[in-house]
Amino acid sequence: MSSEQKEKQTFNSRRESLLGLEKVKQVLAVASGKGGVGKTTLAVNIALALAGEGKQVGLLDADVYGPSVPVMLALKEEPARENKMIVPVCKYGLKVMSLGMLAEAGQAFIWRGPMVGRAIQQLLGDVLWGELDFLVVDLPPGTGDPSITIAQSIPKAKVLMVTTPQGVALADVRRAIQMFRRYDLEIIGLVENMSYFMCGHTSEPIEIFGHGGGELLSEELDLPLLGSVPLDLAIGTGGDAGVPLMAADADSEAGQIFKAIGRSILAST
Ligand SMILES: Nc1ncnc2c1ncn2[C@@H]1O[C@H](COP(=O)(O)OP(=O)(O)OP(=O)(O)O)[C@@H](O)[C@H]1O
Repeated sequence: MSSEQKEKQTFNSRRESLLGLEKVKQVLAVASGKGGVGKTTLAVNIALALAGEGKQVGLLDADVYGPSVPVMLALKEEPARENKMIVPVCKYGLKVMSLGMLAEAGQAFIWRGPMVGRAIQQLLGDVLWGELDFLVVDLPPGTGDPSITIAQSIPKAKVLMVTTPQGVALADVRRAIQMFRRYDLEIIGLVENMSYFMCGHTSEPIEIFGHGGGELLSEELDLPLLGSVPLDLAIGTGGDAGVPLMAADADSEAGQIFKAIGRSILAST
């Protein structure tokens, strides 16, 4: 058996062993080619948008490099345990679990291969997710070991790629997409973040980070562009304050964009 076949066999057996996800209909992994593009911000607001469509939604923060969902949702409590299973914390109608809520979270940045794999498997399999229409997973950025381990471990996952308009970001996104495709994970589409800024003095959007990165990738990789999210003060400050935009003001202009992305996801899953 070739090493590639062996790798795929391990991959498939790992997927089958995650019985804790039996009642989860869809796993939506939010990924990015590099850090800081707003992946967590989008994962949180998209999870809330899906919940706003009447779906039962869980949010799993699997970012081993820096789990930031607890900050974005102002979560301080440790999750309870029930018969050795972890009970996710409920916030804004979402069932939430984060590496940052586990006791060993302070060590997250030194986690390596097998430890990451075990932690992720625990978060996926040992959490009482119950019945969910969607489990939104905030992946670590890039294509390093943790992302591969997670990609291998998540059953039935579909991937949503977050990008920004800059040319330099695109090569990283291409690499990440190749990696997910190698593990047969379906990529449902792209979302471009920080696409433009409305300054209030003119009705013209200002394209601070350039133009067309998302469209270019969408054409090149034959993936739908599911939405373009503006650089918006309320999106940034909402995350910092622990009250994401979709919890604070879902009817705002930016909120309508997240709602539309949520509906596009529903249409394509
Ligand atoms: N559309 C936006 N408008 C305003 N601020 C934003 C927007 N998207 C993200 N931000 C801000 O940019 C910063 C980085 O966002 P975020 O943490 O979501 O990125 P990330 O890609 O998940 O980063 P990491 O690689 O660290 O996981 C945060 O301070 C966030 O509030």
